[in-house]
Amino acid sequence: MTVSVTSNATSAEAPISPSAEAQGSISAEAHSGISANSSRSAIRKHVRALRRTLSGDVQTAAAIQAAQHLLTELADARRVALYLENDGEISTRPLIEALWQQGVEVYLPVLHPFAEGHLLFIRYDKHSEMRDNLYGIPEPVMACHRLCPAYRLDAIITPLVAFDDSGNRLGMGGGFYDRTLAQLPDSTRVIGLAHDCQRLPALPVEAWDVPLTTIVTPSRIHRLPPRN
Ligand SMILES: Nc1nc2c(c(=O)[nH]1)N(C=O)[C@@H](CNc1ccc(C(=O)N[C@@H](CCC(=O)O)C(=O)O)cc1)CN2
Ligand SMILES: Nc1ncnc2c1ncn2[C@@H]1O[C@H](COP(=O)(O)OP(=O)(O)OP(=O)(O)O)[C@@H](O)[C@H]1O
Repeated sequence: MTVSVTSNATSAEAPISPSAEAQGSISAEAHSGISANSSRSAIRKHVRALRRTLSGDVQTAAAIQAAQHLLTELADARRVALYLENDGEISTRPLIEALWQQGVEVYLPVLHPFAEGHLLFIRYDKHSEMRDNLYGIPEPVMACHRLCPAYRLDAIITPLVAFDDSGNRLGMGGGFYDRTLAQLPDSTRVIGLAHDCQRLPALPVEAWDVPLTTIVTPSRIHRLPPRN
């Protein structure tokens, strides 16, 4: 089956501009004042503000380009965890639609009701009842029969605030994905998803950070060697 990724906002053949702007990439000056010596909170504030400035057209093109990369990466996956965009993140909507068309099971993160700082993954389809979590992000209403333990997922696409040239990942600060990734078997592929402007040369790293070996941005797929 051939599945194409298109934009709902425009015509079926939405033009994808290869320009730097359409890729959400930016000049080096946009990150001036930020380095591996900056605090994690300063980096979060800076990159979150930057990605929120991306226009609707740039966001639409970014989501389509990222979905095209991810569909090739996820060719054999049957159960995939994604996220619903928040705070200027790349939208996963075109990817979710394409995966649904292919019959792939899509899961979304839900904040664990008792185990603070942990995530559950609940199956998401077009009939899912949704409720905002405490951060205002929509999540499927908890239902035990729709739960998938993280180790049974074929792939987890992680949101992130910033990544660096070594594959280090900085998130929103809750440690939710760090805790999830720390327990995964090798059979679960982990792929970061971000705008090009979320890439920095180097990030400050903590002992609990789990580095990524694949990060998809609209412009390309970044591959890093695994660390042992
Ligand atoms: N789209 C998306 N969904 C996701 C995540 C994510 O990064 N992106 N998460 C990834 O972990 C989890 C939610 N983690 C989050 C952690 C902090 C904030 C946040 O906005 N914090 C506020 C302060 C909130 C408060 O304490 O009241 C802030 O930093 O401004 C949002 C989500 C699960 N779902
Ligand atoms: N594997 C873990 N076990 C226990 N605590 C952890 C683990 N990973 C992270 N934490 C805790 O979570 C808190 C937030 O971590 P950090 O700032 O790295 O989150 P983040 O990577 O920005 O967020 P996220 O992983 O949700 O995207 C830290 O206080 C850290 O001690």
